[in-house]
Amino acid sequence: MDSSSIQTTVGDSSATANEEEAKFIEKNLIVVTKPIANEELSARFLPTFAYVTFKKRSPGLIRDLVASLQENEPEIIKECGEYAHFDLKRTIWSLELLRDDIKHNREFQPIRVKSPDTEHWNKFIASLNSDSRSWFSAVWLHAECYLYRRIWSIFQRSDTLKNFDYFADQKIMAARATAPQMNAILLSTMGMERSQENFQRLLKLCVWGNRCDLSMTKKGPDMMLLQKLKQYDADLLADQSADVWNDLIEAYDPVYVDIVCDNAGFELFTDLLLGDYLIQAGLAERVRFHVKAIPWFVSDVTANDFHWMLKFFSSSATYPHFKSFGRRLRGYLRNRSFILCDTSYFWTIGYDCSRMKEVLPCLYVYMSTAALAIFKGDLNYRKLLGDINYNSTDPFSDCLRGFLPTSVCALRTIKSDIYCGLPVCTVEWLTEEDPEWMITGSKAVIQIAVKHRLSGDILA
Ligand SMILES: O=P(O)(O)OC[C@@]1(O)O[C@H](CO)[C@@H](O)[C@@H]1O
Repeated sequence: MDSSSIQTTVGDSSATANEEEAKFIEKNLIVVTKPIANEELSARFLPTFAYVTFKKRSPGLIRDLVASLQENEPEIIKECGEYAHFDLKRTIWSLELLRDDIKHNREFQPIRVKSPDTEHWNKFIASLNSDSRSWFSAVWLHAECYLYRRIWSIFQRSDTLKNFDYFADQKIMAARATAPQMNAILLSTMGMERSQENFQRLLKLCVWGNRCDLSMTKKGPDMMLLQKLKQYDADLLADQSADVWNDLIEAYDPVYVDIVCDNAGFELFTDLLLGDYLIQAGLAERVRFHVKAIPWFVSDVTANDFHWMLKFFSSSATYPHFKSFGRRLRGYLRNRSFILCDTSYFWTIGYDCSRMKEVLPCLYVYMSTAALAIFKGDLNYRKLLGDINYNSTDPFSDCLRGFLPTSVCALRTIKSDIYCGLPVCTVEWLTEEDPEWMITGSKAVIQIAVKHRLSGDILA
């Protein structure tokens, strides 16, 4: 177990606010210590990012979402039709009710709006123990996934807004704002030859691309990111990029590489750049991208975001190399060197990856046809680890608890307080320097759990 004392004074410093929080802590059985080793993270533990998330961040996210709906009503009506004016009123009212549910730590309600995953979600909610089925008692991963699914179901209820991506504006603005950085990196990586060194450079570019996510750090990527990769190595707390290379070049043809995407914008650009390199360098015959079926954690990639990105490049009037890059990527989709996988509800449900075999065996089997599955970002890392508070030195492969459809690689900037596979005392030393280091994205890991080719895999 590693000590991190995330500041949890979430309200203002007034005496009343502190009194109210003290009453909330007592009423909701909030524990003033951290979870013990191998216990799941949850907002029931006061000194955790989970507690800050539901006490402050999630109510703030809903408040900001309501404000953006009110501000952008004219544009939304233009996009979704006149009647959206009425649907927006009810949507905003429902979002306020959701915000109130969180603030009062109410029990999770079944999803009532019919969608392809409604039944799976309600089965998931019903499977939770009654003492772990509210915002401040549930496993953090379960509660946070439920939050974004509840938001989506509120929009699903209205005819005019059910196809509206309420995070799209932020994702598009962020992508456009990082065009200069993307262009600089595209120019510096053109025509890179096949080599271990270049592969590792692109893997590191990909992991640092994860620093930009709109639910957390609003900052954009470093303009000189590629030139500074060597400097950034000091912030890589685990670097198994050489092991990833060695595993990939041992793979049998046809080599497929799966990328379980995280954020749109700059991070998706780095994923596409890695995919382009894998194809160009003959390291893979096919790169398959897994994206989200619904708007997720503000900046996660949906299929619409993926297609928007390719169009953003291929239709660029500002950056000539964007055009050729975008055209090449579109060519990959046409000749199936790139596959944009059918969206699976697994990536937007509360189950962690160790349950995939049982709840969605077809996805597990599909991923097992890849030589390597790369999981991008912090949320996917939490999904791999099941939000379990492992000892920071526990081996990454042990923490997957049997999830190994193929070799699994994690490219994660650290934005939450779980870790594994780190050198002894790393977390303690970093926490001594900065108690909040783990929620800044300033450190990262590249880790791999190798699936030995000849090992069989019994789904049962
Ligand atoms: O997956 P990403 O984009 O790297 O990060 C997702 C995230 O922003 O959301 C959660 C906090 O709300 C954390 O898992 C993490 O900080």
